[in-house]
Amino acid sequence: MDETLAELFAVIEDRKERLPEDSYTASLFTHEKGENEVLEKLGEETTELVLAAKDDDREEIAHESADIVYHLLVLLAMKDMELSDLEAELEARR
Ligand SMILES: N=c1c2ncn([C@@H]3O[C@H](COP(=O)(O)OP(=O)(O)OP(=O)(O)O)[C@@H](O)[C@H]3O)c2ncn1[C@@H]1O[C@H](COP(=O)(O)O)[C@@H](O)[C@H]1O
Repeated sequence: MDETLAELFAVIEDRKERLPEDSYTASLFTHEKGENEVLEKLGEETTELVLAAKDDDREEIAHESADIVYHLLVLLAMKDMELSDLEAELEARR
């Protein structure tokens, strides 16, 4: 899991730096309202996750959780943060 997150974060940082035209991730960094879109997605997906949990829909729980993790990592990159900032916070709580 750690490796998957690290690889996904590296891809997001690559899109942020290179801004390829055909990339949804890159579009979030270039559009004026990209940050708003990320925040809205996080809100929507969290609601969808709550509904999926209420329904005991494990497939949907995994789907929405992945959407949230992706948009969360994009948000960290937008704020010039590193995955290690999240890891340090989690580590401090152990
Ligand atoms: N993990 C993701 C990822 N998760 C979600 N999304 C996109 O986020 C957008 C909005 O997600 P939504 O959940 O709202 O879309 P949806 O699936 O239609 O909606 P629901 O079914 O969830 O209601 C969609 O265009 C999804 O494709 C993602 N786009 C990219 N990635 C990763 O980012 C990498 C780089 O992708 P590019 O953006 O193409 O460069 C990819 O290889 C993936 O690993």
